[in-house]
Amino acid sequence: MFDSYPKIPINEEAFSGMTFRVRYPKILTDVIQSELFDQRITQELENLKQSLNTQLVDRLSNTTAAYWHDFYVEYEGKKLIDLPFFDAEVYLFALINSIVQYDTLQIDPYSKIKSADLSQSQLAFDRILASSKDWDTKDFILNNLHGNKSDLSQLVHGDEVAIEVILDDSQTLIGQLPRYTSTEIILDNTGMELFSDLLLVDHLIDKYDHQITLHIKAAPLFVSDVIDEDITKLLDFLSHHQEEFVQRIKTYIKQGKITIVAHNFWNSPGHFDTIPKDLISKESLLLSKGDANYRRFFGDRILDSATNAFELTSYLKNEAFAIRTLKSDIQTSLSTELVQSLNSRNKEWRNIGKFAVIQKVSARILKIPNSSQKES
Ligand SMILES: O=P(O)(O)OC[C@H]1O[C@](O)(CO)[C@@H](O)[C@@H]1O
Repeated sequence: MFDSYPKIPINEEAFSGMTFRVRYPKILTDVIQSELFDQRITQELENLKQSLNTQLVDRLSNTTAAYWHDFYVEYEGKKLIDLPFFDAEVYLFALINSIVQYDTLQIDPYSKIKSADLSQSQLAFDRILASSKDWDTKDFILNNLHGNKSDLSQLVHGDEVAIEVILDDSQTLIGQLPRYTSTEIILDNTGMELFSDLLLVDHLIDKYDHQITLHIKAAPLFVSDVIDEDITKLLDFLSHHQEEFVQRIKTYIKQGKITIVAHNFWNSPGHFDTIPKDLISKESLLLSKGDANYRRFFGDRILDSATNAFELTSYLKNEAFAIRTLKSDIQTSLSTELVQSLNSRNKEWRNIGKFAVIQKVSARILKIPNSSQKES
C-alpha cells in the first residue's frame, strides 16, 4: 500500500505551489468573468481569490459526511495551503461549489468555459468521427488518450501539445478485452475527452459487446470534469452534425447498455483505497481517465517514478488501466533509465501534459470460473 509514503504537499517551488499561486487565481478570474452569479456571490469569489494563502478549512454543508469525515478530523481549522496538495485542491473546488450554492442553484460555475470549448471543437469532432470509420481498437484507445490533453484547468491548451507515450500497456489491455463482458470507466474531462470516451464506448459495445458504466462527478470539479449535464450538452451539440452517432449512444443509454453513475465520492478527497464497496463491480474491467484519477490510485504520495505500481495497488479488486497525460508530480512503473533520460530532457516532464501513459495499474486479472486460462 501507499500509506508509508508522505503525501505530496503544496510546495512553493513546485507545480503544486504554482497551481495555488497562478492556476487557481486564473480559474477564479475566469469564473468571475463568466458573470453567472449575483453581486454577493461574485464578491465572495473575488474574496476567495484574494485570500487563497490565508483561507482556513471550515466544515462545508455541501460535503457528504461519510466521504469527508477523516478530512475534517485532520484538517478543520488549518490553512488550506498547509494541506497536502490533493486534499487542498478537492476542498477548494467544494468551497467554490459552496460559494456559488451549487446544490440549490445548480449553475455550473465552469459552464461558460465548457461551452466556449465545445464551440471551438466542432471541426475536430467532425474530422475524428469521419476518420474513426477505419480504426481498430488501438486507434480508439490512442484517440482516447489524446482526448485527455483537453483539460480546461490547465494553462496550456491541449491542442498545443504533441504527446509522447512513455509507458504503453495497450496491447495487454486489448488482449484482455475479449475476456470481459463489462467495462467501467472513471471519466475525467468533458468536451473533446468525453467525445473520445463515447467513441471508445461505442467501439467496446460494437466489437466486444461490453456492458458499460460511466462514473462521473456529482458536482463540478477541476473545472472540466464531467457532470451529468455535460453529457446531455455534448450529445445535443453533436446532434447537429453527427446525428447517427448521437442516436446510437442515446439508444444504448435507453437500453441500459450504457449506465451513467454520478457519485459524491468522486467530489471528495477519497482515493481508490476508500472507494464505496458497491460503486464498481469486481467483474468489470476498470479504465481510469486522466491525471487526477491517476493520483487517486496512489494516494497522491511522493514516490520514486521507478516504484512498481502493483506494489501500491494490492487493495484494488479490479484489473485496472490508466489512460492519462501527465499533469502532476506522480508517476510509477518507469525504468530508472527512462526516468534519467526524461529528467535530462526536461525537469518538469511530470506535469507539462506532454508525456502520457496507457498503464496497467493493478496486478489483478479477471477470474473466470471453470476457465482453463491461468489466473494470477
Ligand atoms: O483533468 P485531469 O487530467 O485529471 O487533470 C487535472 C489537473 O489538475 C490537477 O489536479 C493539478 O492541479 C492535476 O491532476 C491536473 O493537472
